[in-house]
Amino acid sequence: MNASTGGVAVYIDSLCPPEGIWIAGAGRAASDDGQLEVRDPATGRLVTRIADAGIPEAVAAVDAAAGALPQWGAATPPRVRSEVLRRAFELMMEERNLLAALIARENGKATADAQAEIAYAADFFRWFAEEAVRSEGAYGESPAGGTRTIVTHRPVGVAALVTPWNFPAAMATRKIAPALAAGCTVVLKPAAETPLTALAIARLLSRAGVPDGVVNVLPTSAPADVVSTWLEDPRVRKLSFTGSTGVGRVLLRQAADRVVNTSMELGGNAPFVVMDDADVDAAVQGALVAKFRNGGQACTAANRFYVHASVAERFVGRFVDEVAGLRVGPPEVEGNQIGPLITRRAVDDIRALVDSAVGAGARLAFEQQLDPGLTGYYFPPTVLTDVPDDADILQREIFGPVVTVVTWSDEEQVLAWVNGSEYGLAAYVYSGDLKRALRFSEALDAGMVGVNRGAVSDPAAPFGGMKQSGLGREGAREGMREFQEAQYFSVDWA
Ligand SMILES: NC(=O)c1ccc[n+]([C@@H]2O[C@H](COP(=O)([O-])OP(=O)(O)OC[C@H]3O[C@@H](n4cnc5c(N)ncnc54)[C@H](O)[C@@H]3O)[C@@H](O)[C@H]2O)c1
Ligand SMILES: O=C[C@H](O)CS(=O)(=O)O
Repeated sequence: MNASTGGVAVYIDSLCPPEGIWIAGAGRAASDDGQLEVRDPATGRLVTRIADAGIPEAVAAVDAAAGALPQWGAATPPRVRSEVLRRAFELMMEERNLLAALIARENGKATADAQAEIAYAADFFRWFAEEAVRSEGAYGESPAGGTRTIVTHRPVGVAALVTPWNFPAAMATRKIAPALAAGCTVVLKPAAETPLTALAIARLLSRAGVPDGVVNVLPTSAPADVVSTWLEDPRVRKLSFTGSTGVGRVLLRQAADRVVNTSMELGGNAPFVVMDDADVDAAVQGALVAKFRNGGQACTAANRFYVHASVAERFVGRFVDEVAGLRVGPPEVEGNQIGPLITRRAVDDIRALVDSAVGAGARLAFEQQLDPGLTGYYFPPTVLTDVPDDADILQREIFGPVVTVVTWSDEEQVLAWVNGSEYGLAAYVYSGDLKRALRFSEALDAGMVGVNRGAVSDPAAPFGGMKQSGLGREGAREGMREFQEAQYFSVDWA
């Protein structure tokens, strides 16, 4: 690995395999010697160059995963898989500070956010260490009698995992942990912007006792080549994808050719509803978490704030005060809460979205003045009010630190606005009346609803979306089922 940003080389070298591509428990170079550049979004500077995988490496990774499958899947007792995952949890927590520094460097998120991500990511190893030994089946008498039915769940096989850049550790462990718990082996393609964290996790898993070939990681600048090679390979039986709805649609079409089992964690456009009887201070605190975690670059990020007219002035006033106090700057500076966006293009896209909303009649209630010395891909925390309910910004994922506020007074109307989105991932509802909040929440087209809370992510809960936000669930008991297939035996009992 060719690290070029001062002291960062020390922890990259200590955490990541030296060459970059990780196959069968060893780092290797690309067959064409191709290199992928990793850049620091806080400065735009080069962090390092690593091997850039292509089709030969995609095939070699499946060779390794398919070779390791019989031993890991059928011949390793669940208790052993469980203990390896538990050890991975412990190692990840031991390495927490270094791993967080690595995430902050390649992703740009504030160090506190990066540390929270490592704790969350490690928790998937702990949770699925516990689930690995609880793969229950069923035994029953057939309704007509004369037969007994035995149901078991077996590993689906080699799984292709594709992850985004916004949570480079947690999105990887949320897939690797259940896959390994179920007895699958994996080939993982991290986002090109943030490959180092996934490589560090692969190396850590090896230290935890994961046998060679069980986890293989391929950073690449040619995602379509690598992933379609996997989807065309009959040895690959599963695709678990996290990313945008647009790319998800493309991969669903490709997966259809061989009827590959798919799990899709796609985009979101979360509404945040504040009712007239809400505790406004609590709602403001929840809104800060729901909107600004990871600088707004989360699939669960609140995009659309629907605030009852009777509390709108109070809510907006207090929220703007809090937003004005957010500290934006380099992730490694203690106390900074918002880092840069991932790329210059993201900054330009969000600026265009804000300008178009203002052009459509929204009011720019607040925009933070950034330190002119910041050289990376920063976007100022911004609050827009009086946003017309048909504005483009309410229909798209913002994926940045921009708040849009719409006021309402009719519950039926706000429900229609909230559900009038192609997405259905997360939603947030604040009300002083729990029964009312739950009744309203049950009517929402959202896989996850935070009730008087600004966060929904929890390894023990089924994470996932309705409508075009995805298919399947991660975390919880359901997360392991995504990597298993039911098989039943019909036994003659006459
Ligand atoms: N629902 C969830 O759990 C969840 C979690 C995190 C992020 N996301 C979503 O992810 C998006 C942001 O991440 P992103 O910009 O990395 O998304 P993206 O869809 O651009 O990329 C996701 C992954 O797919 C790969 N990819 C891109 N084009 C591909 C192709 N043609 N074939 C195969 N692979 C391809 C990328 O390299 C990356 O690894 C947002 O929409 C966000 O909501 C969803
Ligand atoms: O980007 C969305 C992810 O799923 C992250 S989290 O689960 O909300 O932390």
